[in-house]
Amino acid sequence: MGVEIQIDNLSKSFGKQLIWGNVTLTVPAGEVSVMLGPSGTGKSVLLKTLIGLLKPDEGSVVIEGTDIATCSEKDLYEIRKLFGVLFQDGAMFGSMNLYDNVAFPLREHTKKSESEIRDIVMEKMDLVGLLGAEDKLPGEISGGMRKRAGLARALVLDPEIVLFDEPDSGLDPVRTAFLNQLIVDLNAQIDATFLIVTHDINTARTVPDNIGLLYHKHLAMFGPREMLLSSEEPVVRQFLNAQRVGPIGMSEEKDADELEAEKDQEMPPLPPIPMQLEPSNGIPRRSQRPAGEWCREHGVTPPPGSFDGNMSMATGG
Ligand SMILES: Nc1ncnc2c1ncn2[C@@H]1O[C@H](COP(=O)(O)OP(=O)(O)OP(=O)(O)O)[C@@H](O)[C@H]1O
Repeated sequence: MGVEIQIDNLSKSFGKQLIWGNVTLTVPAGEVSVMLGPSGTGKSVLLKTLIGLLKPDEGSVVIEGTDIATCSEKDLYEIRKLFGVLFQDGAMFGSMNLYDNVAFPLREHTKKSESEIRDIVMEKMDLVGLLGAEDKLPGEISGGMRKRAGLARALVLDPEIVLFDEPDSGLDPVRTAFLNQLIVDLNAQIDATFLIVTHDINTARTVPDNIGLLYHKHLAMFGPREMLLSSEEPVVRQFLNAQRVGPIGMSEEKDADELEAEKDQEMPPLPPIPMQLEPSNGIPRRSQRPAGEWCREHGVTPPPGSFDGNMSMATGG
């Protein structure tokens, strides 16, 4: 069913450099959440902090009652078993074939027999569409296949939480669309909590239940997809619509002169909110909310043309 991650007042610095401070959010159990932010705002640092690879300076990360910021190494080891992580490049061992790569966590962390391992590896390879490619070496396959192999490996211990660090980096738009569909289908099947760091605005607009935005050393906003896609907050609006006009400049914040120069420029109207990507079998995910529900419940009028199922670009279909 997935477990929630309660992040409270989290801060992280390296030396004197504050990466982010006062980050508070709950990543809801079983839902798909995306974390966005300009380059260097500490999205990867956040993921590493959530699995205890980095210690925060302040604050807590509570998972099933354990604060991983302060718990013992032994408790951390147990909590980590709840996680599956898809690293940016798939993080495959180059000298092992895909089968052995995917089997690796099972051989390391369980006492399962080789025949049990075989059943699990083949099930996960099937889940990510890689049956038949078990004997290939990571260097012999495309980037998209490597990501899927990394995903199969992230899934072998049946995680309650899956972290994706830029799953779409280096993929062309078609492969990104396939991977996004796979992520949605997987969430429907395994019901785990998904947290995805991405730069891809189309992914952020169509895949998740929730969106967060890290900007200028803090969490600018985190909430349901429709809340952020209908938000007039300048940073959120600029980032989610990939616009130049707004507070975010080439190197983080614009200075006063730059902001003054564009003060009379109108922000373009908010684009329509696209339909959320559905599982390919057409059966809604457990955590999926009906289109427009958040807007209706909060008295927000979505931009004209929102939730039009025919917008093929926006749905990635
Ligand atoms: N172990 C470390 N020691 C010192 N500084 C670090 C360390 N890890 C990350 N940083 C710094 O933290 C900042 C945030 O890095 P991070 O990789 O999390 O950014 P990001 O938002 O994921 O960026 P991108 O979108 O470009 O991948 C960077 O300035 C980076 O140099």
